[in-house]
Formats: sequence, C-alpha cells, structure tokens
Amino acid sequence: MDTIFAPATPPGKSGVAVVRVSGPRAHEVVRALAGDVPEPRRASLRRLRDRSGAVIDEALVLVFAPGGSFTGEPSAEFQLHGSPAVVARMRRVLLEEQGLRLAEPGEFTRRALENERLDIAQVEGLADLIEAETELQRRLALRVFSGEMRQRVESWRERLIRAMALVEAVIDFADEEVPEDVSEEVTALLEDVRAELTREIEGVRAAERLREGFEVAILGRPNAGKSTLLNRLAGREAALTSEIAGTTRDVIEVRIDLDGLPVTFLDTAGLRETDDVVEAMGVRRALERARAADLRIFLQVEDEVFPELRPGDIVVAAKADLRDSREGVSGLTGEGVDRLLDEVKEKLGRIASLPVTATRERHRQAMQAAVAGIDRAVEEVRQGEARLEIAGEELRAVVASLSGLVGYIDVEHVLDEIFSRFCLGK
Ligand SMILES: Nc1nc2c(c(=O)[nH]1)N(C=O)[C@@H](CNc1ccc(C(=O)N[C@@H](CCC(=O)O)C(=O)O)cc1)CN2
Ligand SMILES: Nc1nc2c(ncn2[C@@H]2O[C@H](COP(=O)(O)OP(=O)(O)OP(=O)(O)O)[C@@H](O)[C@H]2O)c(=O)[nH]1
Ligand SMILES: [K+]
Repeated sequence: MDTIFAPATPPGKSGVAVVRVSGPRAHEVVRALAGDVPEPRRASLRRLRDRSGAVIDEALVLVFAPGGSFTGEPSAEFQLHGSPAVVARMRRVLLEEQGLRLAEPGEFTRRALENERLDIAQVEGLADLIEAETELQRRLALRVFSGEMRQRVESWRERLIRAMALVEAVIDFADEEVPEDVSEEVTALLEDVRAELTREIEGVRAAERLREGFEVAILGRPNAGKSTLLNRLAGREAALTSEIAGTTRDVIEVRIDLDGLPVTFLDTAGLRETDDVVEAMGVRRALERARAADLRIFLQVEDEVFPELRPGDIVVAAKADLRDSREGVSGLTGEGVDRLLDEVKEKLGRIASLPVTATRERHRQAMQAAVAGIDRAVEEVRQGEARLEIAGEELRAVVASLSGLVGYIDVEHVLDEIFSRFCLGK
C-alpha cells in the first residue's frame, strides 16, 4: 500500500494550510521531518526540516495511530503556515525526498471505506456535505453521513431475515409440526418493510432537489416585469430590462439561498404568439424550462388566464405599485416581494421537510428493486406452501439489494462516480 499525501486545504494564501499523509510510512515521514513522532492525536509544534537540514516551516504536527484515524491507516497532518511557497516546498520534500505519492481526489475517503470506517452511503453523504452550500443541504448531508442509512437497512434486514426464517421453517419441516400458517406473519413483516421503502422512494425526488437546488420559473406576458422581479430577487442586474416587449429571449438563472433552501430562479421570455423567430424560440424554451421547474410564479398583468397553470403554482398580480389596491408584487419598488418569497419558501419547504435518508437515484433503484422483490415474494406466499422456496429466494435477493446500499464491496462504479467530483485531500 502506497503512502499518499495531499494538501487538505484549498490552494492560495490562507492562515493555515493542512497537508495530510496516510499509509504505512506516515509516521516514519513525520520522524524524518520533525525529528520525532509526537504522541498520537496531540497537536505538537515542531520545526520541519528537509534532508539538508534546512527549515521548511514551523508547524503543528498531528499523528494518528492506525486504529484511530480517518482512513484507518497510520496517518499524519502537517498544519503549516498557509503560504503557497511553504506548501510547494513541502510537496517537493514529500515527493522527492520521502518518495510519497500525491493522492488522487477522494483517495483518503476511499481508504476509509476500504478499512470499513465509512460505508458507501456515508461516503455519498460526505461528498454532499463538502458540496453543501445552504443550511438544509448541510443538514441532509450530515444525516446521511452519520450512518442513518445503515441503521435503516439493518432494521429492514432483520425483518426480512425473520420472514425468511419463517418461510424456511415451513420448507424444512414440511412433514413435521410447524406453526401451521406462517403466511400471515410473513406478509405482515413484508408489508411493513415495503411501506417504509415506499416512503423513502417518495422522498428521493425531494432530496435530489435539495442537493441540486429547486427551480422556480417566473412566467408571464411580455413586459409583465419578470426580469425586473428577478433582478430584485438577485439584488443585482442579472437580466436586461426594458420597456420593449420581448426583451428576454434566453433563460436567465439566478441562484439564491432562501433560508437554507437552494433555489434557482429562472427568468424567461414573455409568453405570447410572435412572428419573430428568435423570440419564438425563447418562448418555446421558456415553456420547456417551466414544465421541468418545481414551482412557477405567474406574473399577472390584467386578468389573463394561464393555460400552463398547474396546481401549486403561484399567480400574483404584477406591478403592485401601479394598482390602487397595492395588491401583488412590484419588482420596481420591492412591494410584496417578502410575501412572495414566504410563499415560495412555504411551498418548497414542504417538499424539503420529508425525513428521508434516500437521496440518490442509486438508492431509489435499489429500493424500487426491493419493493418489486417483496411484492413477488408476497405473491408466492399467497400461492401456498409449494411456492415458499421461491418466496425465500426472492427475499434473499431483496436483502442483497438493500445491503448494497451500504456495502463495502462491489462499489467500484459508485465510487468512480462520486470520486470523479471529489476534492483533492479528502
Ligand atoms: N485537522 C483535521 N480536521 C478534521 C478532519 C481531519 O482529518 N483533520 N476530518 C477528516 O475528515 C474531519 C474529522 N473527522 C475525523 C474522523 C475520524 C477520525 C478518527 O480518528 N477516527 C477513529 C477514532 C475515533 C475516535 O477516537 O473517536 C476511528 O474512526 O476509528 C478523525 C477525524 C473534520 N475535521
Ligand atoms: N411600475 C412598474 N413598472 C415595472 C415593474 N416591473 C417592471 N416594470 C417596467 O415594465 C417594463 C418591462 O419590464 P421587464 O422586467 O423588462 O419585463 P419582462 O416581463 O421581463 O419583459 P420581457 O422580457 O420583454 O418579456 C420596464 O419598463 C420596467 O421598468 C413594476 O413592478 N412596477
Ligand atoms: K421588457
């Protein structure tokens, strides 16, 4: 096993820069640079020297014993002054004098996985945690990272294995006395697990939205004030506005942290019939994006109706400042904007608050497969004793599919996907 290293802090100037080392030679390298190996887990100030005896930096050195490190290997950290020159010097010494290899993105985490410090769902959670930009993203990622998926899988497994044991008891003791009808208990156990899986599956979409961001499209006639409203929400001139109808042609996106909800507002071309080819393309694109959006805000100028309206959409009167009633929203003055945002938060928050642990398409597929397997098993049990053997096999496959959610083995393709986007030094 190679001993690897990588800066764990981003490049550039900073107060402190951390260089991480992990692998069998980690402590030996610390001794070579620091003169001794400090007591594990105790940050110790040392003067680091290269082979010629020249000082590299005065740094805190932190070593971890194999049983007590993030990776599960002997490891160490050099907490250096955050200077690009110091980090560069350190890098050369570790590469050229100590013969270490620069870690690939995510390689420390991969080793933690291989040493069973983390399961694959936790690795996914960790990836999301590092990517998290809003409060709700942070909370969701932390829940996944904390190992909640493994607890749930364990609880499903227990019940499935109990169901399998009941089924197998009937098969094994076919001519003897066994609890005569197990089908009721088996079915009850399976229905229970099935209901929980279904809830998880329903939550995946919400979790995906939370990870990737919600899309809220602003729609309405030309000149309704869509771009002006977007600019108000963005707090900057993200979109061109003018009194000329048909100003916006392409979709303009503005990403906002709405009290923890990651939201991308979309400004789109005004909806109307038009002979202008380019504007017509814009209208088509607006409708496409609006269809895929999680929520749509229709800015209403008069009392026009919107054929695209879906249940849950928001219709709000435009240019409130020009109305006697002052109802609606004004991008120009900001009137009604807070009220509108509260409504958006309320609607998206409802989607986001589901207590899920399944957050990815991979999870959805495994759970969907499990539900299908449970359905087949229930059907076999219903057919009577002759079919119990098949039911047992179905359940074994269900357990395998769910175990894969938190597996340590056979996870290469999952890892490749995750680590392709991982930070160096993680
Ligand atoms: N300086 C520094 N800060 C850091 C990290 C780090 O590696 N270095 N982390 C890295 O990502 C996170 C902390 N994560 C860690 C996770 C596990 C262990 C660890 O030693 N685990 C052992 C022992 C646990 C214990 O004694 O309680 C284990 O799991 O066996 C250390 C750090 C966040 N902050
Ligand atoms: N009084 C008032 N004028 C507004 C308001 N919002 C926009 N306007 C004006 O209405 C005109 C059109 O505004 P835009 O924001 O460009 O409208 P739009 O809906 O994006 O227009 P298109 O991109 O052409 O579809 C501009 O002259 C704006 O200054 C508002 O809330 N109150
Ligand atoms: K306009």
